[in-house]
Amino acid sequence: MNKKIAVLPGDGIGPEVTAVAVNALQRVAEKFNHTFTFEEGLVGACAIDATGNPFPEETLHLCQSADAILFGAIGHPKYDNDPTAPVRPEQGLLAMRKALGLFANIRPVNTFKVLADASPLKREIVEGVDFVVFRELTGGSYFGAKGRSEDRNSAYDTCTYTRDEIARITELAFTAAAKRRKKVTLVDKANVMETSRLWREVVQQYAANFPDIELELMFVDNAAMALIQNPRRFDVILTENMFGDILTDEASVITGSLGMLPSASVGSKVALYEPIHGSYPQAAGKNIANPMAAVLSAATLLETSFDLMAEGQALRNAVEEALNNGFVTVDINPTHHLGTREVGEKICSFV
Ligand SMILES: NC(=O)c1ccc[n+]([C@@H]2O[C@H](COP(=O)([O-])OP(=O)(O)OC[C@H]3O[C@@H](n4cnc5c(N)ncnc54)[C@H](O)[C@@H]3O)[C@@H](O)[C@H]2O)c1
Ligand SMILES: CC(C)[C@H](C(=O)O)[C@@H](O)C(=O)O
Ligand SMILES: [Mg+2]
Repeated sequence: MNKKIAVLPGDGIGPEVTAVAVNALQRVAEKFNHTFTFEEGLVGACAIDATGNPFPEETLHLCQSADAILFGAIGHPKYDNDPTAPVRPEQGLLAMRKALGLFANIRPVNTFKVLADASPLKREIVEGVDFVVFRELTGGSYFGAKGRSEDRNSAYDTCTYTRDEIARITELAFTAAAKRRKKVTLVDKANVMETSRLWREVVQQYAANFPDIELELMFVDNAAMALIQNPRRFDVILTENMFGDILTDEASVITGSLGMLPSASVGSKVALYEPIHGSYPQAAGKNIANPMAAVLSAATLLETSFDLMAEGQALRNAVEEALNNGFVTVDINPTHHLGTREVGEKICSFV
């Protein structure tokens, strides 16, 4: 198989973890006789430095011409610490998601057996956790009207959703649930927010056509607690943009590290694969970041965009073998650990 993969390393640890994922994909290509061509593009703070634009036109064209996109992370403290900066790296990520129509961010949360003690939660709580979050990615308060009053003393971020925006991700979530344990939990704040009440209306209507799938309705504050108290109760979580963002960082604690959680951002055209973590600037250039979320995102790319199931599984098995042998970064094992590159080499050797 011949495929072109757009690689957008971004900022901070993005280039380090993405390099590991690219090496792993190259190793898979060698082993299974495929040709993957990698072409790099700029997004985030590095794109602002080079062009003034966090998501340059050239990067958009690269993404549109690719068969799949592998993304690292964006963000830099010089913007995080300056709320008045007129252009921000995160605008690049949001513009990219919007321009590519990536309306669903799929974030699986599974525990690896050997990592049960890496979580601060008790082993009996985290063992066997297996759920997936369908996070809406191009709507809500991220994209609604925002701004300041003329005197700049008040600010607003408007949360808007349309029926269509809710319906298309609902369909994906129910399709996934049908192949899993047949349960969808809609997480919202319908006791307060009108947008959440629209979500309930649309999702309940949709669910009526699928009587074999259980629909559970849960307020987000309760869900934040339930995720930690009894995460095994969840199968598919369906939720809006910001709730999904927050709940999945929380969920990463179940798996042992934020550096373990991959994701797929999908729409109707080319899909993008990204770890859920950020640019972790404190670790940039130190060869300490966990590359596994990036590698697992690459495995998802193989399976989802190229339908290469055996190849994806080979990569997943390689990650598991590295974990089982204790070849992990410091976030997983503070006493016995390897660097980002070294963990990457071990993973490649197990493919
Ligand atoms: N998708 C993205 O590109 C994305 C996602 C989240 C945050 N950000 C940006 O990243 C910057 C830093 O944000 P933050 O510190 O809140 O979030 P972060 O995800 O970068 O880091 C939070 C913490 O998670 C841990 N962590 C994250 N990735 C890890 C990895 N690969 N290996 C080991 N540990 C890891 C570290 O303890 C770190 O302090 C900000 O500019 C933010 O806007 C970008
Ligand atoms: C950096 C930020 C805009 C982004 C988000 O909130 O979507 C990040 O937290 C993520 O989870 O990908
Ligand atoms: Mg996030």
